[in-house]
Amino acid sequence: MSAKLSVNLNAIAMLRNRRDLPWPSVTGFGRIALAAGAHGLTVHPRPDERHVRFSDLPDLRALIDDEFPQAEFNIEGYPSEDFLQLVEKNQPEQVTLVPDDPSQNTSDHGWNFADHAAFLTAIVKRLKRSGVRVSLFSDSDPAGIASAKATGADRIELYTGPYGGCHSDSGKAVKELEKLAKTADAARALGLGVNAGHDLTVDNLPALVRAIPDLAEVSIGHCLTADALEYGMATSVQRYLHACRQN
Ligand SMILES: CC(=O)[C@@H](O)[C@H](O)COP(=O)(O)O
Ligand SMILES: NCC(=O)COP(=O)(O)O
Repeated sequence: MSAKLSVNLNAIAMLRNRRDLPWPSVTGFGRIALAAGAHGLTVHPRPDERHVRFSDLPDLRALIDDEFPQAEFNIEGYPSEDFLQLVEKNQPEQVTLVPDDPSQNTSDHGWNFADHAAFLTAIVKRLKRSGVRVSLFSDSDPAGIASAKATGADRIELYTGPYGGCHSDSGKAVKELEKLAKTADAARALGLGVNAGHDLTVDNLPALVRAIPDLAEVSIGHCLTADALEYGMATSVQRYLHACRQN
C-alpha cells in the first residue's frame, strides 16, 4: 500500500510573495522536494496570484523536464478560460479541476457533479485533447461519482479537509475516513482513479493510505511546509549564529 506524493508549492510561494525578493525559491524548493524522492509537484494558481504566480509555471515545467523527467506536474484550479490557457501552455501531466471562487481563502469543497455536468464534460474533453490526465476535486459522496465518471475524467481527488480537521477528535476522524473510503470504492467500481488532498499530515496520512489501498496520489503543501520549517529551524539558527561570530 503506497500512494505517490506530489508536493504542493503554494505555501512556499506565499512566503516568497511577502517581499519583492526571490526567496524562498519556489523552483528551488521544488528541486529539493523532487531530489528527496517526491513523485511530483503541485501548484494551485489563483486569479490574484497570491500564492504561486503564473510566471512560476514555466520554471517548474523546465525543472521537471530538465532534471526530473520521471516526475509529474499537477496544476490545480478553477477552469476559467485564463486557467485553461495556462494549463495548455505549461503542459502538466495532470490537471485537477477545483470549484473555487476567486475570493475563497483556500479550497473547501468538491464539485456538485450533477449540477456542473455539461460544463465539466466540455472542459474535460478540451483538456484531454492536449493529452493531460484530468482529475476532479470531489467531496465524500459516493452518490455523485457516477456523474463524475460521465464527464470523461480519469480520476477524482478526494477533498480530505473534513478528515484533516478532525485532528483532535479520533471518533470523528474514523467517520470521515469511512466516507472517504466509500467514495473511493464507488470511484474504483467505475474505473476512476483516486487521488486525495487537503490538510493531510504525517500523522493522518497512514490511516488514509490503509483505508484506500489503491490511492494513486496525495498532494500535500500546508502541513508539509510547516514541518519543513520546524525540522529546518535549528540548523538554520545554528548557521546564523555561526555567521554572527566573525572574530
Ligand atoms: C485543491 C486543494 O485542496 C489544494 O489545492 C488547496 O487548495 C491548496 O491550495 P492553497 O495552499 O492555495 O490553499
Ligand atoms: N490538492 C491538495 C493540495 O495540493 C494541498 O493541500 P494542503 O496540504 O496545502 O492542504
